[in-house]
Amino acid sequence: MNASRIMEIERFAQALVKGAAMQLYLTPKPGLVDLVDCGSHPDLSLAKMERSLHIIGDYLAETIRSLADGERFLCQAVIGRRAEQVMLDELGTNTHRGYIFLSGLLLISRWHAGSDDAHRLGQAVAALAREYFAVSEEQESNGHAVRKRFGAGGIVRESLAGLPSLFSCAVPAYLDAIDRVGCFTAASFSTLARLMQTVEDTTTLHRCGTMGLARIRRDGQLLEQTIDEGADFMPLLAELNREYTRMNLTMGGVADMLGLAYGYLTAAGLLTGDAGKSRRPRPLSLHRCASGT
Ligand SMILES: CC(C)(COP(=O)(O)OP(=O)(O)OC[C@H]1O[C@@H](n2cnc3c(N)ncnc32)[C@H](O[C@H]2O[C@H](COP(=O)(O)OP(=O)(O)OP(=O)(O)O)[C@@H](O)[C@H]2O)[C@@H]1O)[C@@H](O)C(=O)NCCC(=O)NCCS
Ligand SMILES: Nc1ncnc2[nH]cnc12
Repeated sequence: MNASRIMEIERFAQALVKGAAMQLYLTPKPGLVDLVDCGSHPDLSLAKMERSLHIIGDYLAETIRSLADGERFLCQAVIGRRAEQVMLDELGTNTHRGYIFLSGLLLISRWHAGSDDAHRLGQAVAALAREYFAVSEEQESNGHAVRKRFGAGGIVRESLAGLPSLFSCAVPAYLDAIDRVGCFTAASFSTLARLMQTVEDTTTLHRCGTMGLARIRRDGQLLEQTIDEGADFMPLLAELNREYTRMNLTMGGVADMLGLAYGYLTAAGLLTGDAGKSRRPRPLSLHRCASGT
């Protein structure tokens, strides 16, 4: 097996774990676990989420071994299910179920695509997701219930469409913001704001229905506008966190997509913005970002 190919995919996996950590430590995030509190998740804590990051690291390493051994995709899907079970057994709760699925799918796609090109990665993700959902039976889950009740797409539609919230929304939003404001924190919250307006988050729908989703979209718009005006956006974030916690409102899917964006940007060498000017990924045309980036 080509050693440089293995090193390349290991570097990609490390970036995905780092992406989840960067998302976790971004503070304050409304309704989500961060450095200050656990938002609307009394079953979670920073320590638990950090242990969960190790589970993700071990899971991605096992997936790489399977890829390097030339095993079939279904073997990697089994490894993903096992990681979900390890998370539940060791932590007693759902810390990163979505991220286990999304990061695994992106890693396997990166292996097959052989490049960081957004278009090729998106297509590879969509093809793998089609293969995965063609044979896997819908489990009883919050996402399943919400898809049935509201006709929502959630993680299933997101992955079948090749991760448009990543490639057509979060990545361009981050790169535009870092160009304009040159500040990692403002660019990060700008990306979060854009994802809040775009992701059809089944965790939000499960907790607070369509009103909850509408609320998050509105708040995402307000946050983006506040950042664009150059105003101090920290008081708004703190206030939203208080309100979401009171309402039991959350956005676990948005959190996962932000982590994935940090991971991809890190792996592609685009996180600082400057290096990225000549290497901007071509956005997927599969579906457009809500705010029309
Ligand atoms: C296909 C599966 C991932 C199952 O998906 P399904 O939607 O049926 O099941 P859920 O349990 O609802 O998990 C989906 C998680 O995906 C995240 N998510 C939601 N909406 C989106 C979206 N639009 N785009 C992307 N991602 C999305 C979200 O994960 C985050 O939130 C989690 C906390 O959520 P939840 O459990 O609802 O909240 P709790 O507070 O725990 O619940 P309550 O207390 O309110 O009851 C957190 O984990 C974040 O990660 C959704 O939770 C999967 O089952 C599957 O097939 N996996 C195995 C195979 C695998 O992973 N293979 C690897 C690659 S092949
Ligand atoms: N920061 C976070 N808070 C709550 N749920 C999450 N799922 C993934 N990241 C999360």
